[in-house]
Amino acid sequence: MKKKLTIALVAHDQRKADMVDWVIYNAEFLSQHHLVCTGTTGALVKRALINKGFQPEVECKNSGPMGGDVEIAAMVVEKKINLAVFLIDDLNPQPHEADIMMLLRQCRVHNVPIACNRYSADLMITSTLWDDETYVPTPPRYEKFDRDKFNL
Ligand SMILES: O=C(CO)COP(=O)(O)O
Repeated sequence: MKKKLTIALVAHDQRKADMVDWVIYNAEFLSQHHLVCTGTTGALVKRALINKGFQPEVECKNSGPMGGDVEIAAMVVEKKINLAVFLIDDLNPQPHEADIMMLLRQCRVHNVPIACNRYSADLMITSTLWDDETYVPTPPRYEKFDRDKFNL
C-alpha cells in the first residue's frame, strides 16, 4: 500500500488476546502506518510490534473507561482516522457503554470504515481501494426516501 493510514485500534479486556494476535499477524503492515489506540490496548500493541523487531508509531490516548473512546471519536469527527478496528466484548457489560456507542456512531456518521472482528479487519487492510485515486467513498445521505427517485 502506498498511502500511509491513521488506524485506530481498540480492544476490550476480553478481546485483547484477539487484538494482539491480529497485530502480530499483520505486524509488517501495521508498522508502516500511524496507530491511534486507547491506553491499555496501545501499550500492548506497541510492545507486541517492538518484540517483532518493528519500530511502530503508536499514539496512546486515555484508557477506554477514562475517555479514550471519546478521544478517538473526536478524531473521527475531525477526519483524522482512516480506519478503525474495534474489538468489543459483546458478552460482558462495560461501564462506558455510552462512549462505545459514541465511537461506533461517529464512525457510521462520518463514513469511517470500522471493523469489529478480525475477518472484517483483514478484508479492510487488504483492500485495493486505499490506493485507488478514482474511488470516492459515498457518505450516508440521511434523506427521506423518495420512491419516485428510484422508480419504485
Ligand atoms: O475500553 C476500551 C474501549 O472501549 C479499551 O480501553 P483500553 O485499551 O484502555 O483497555
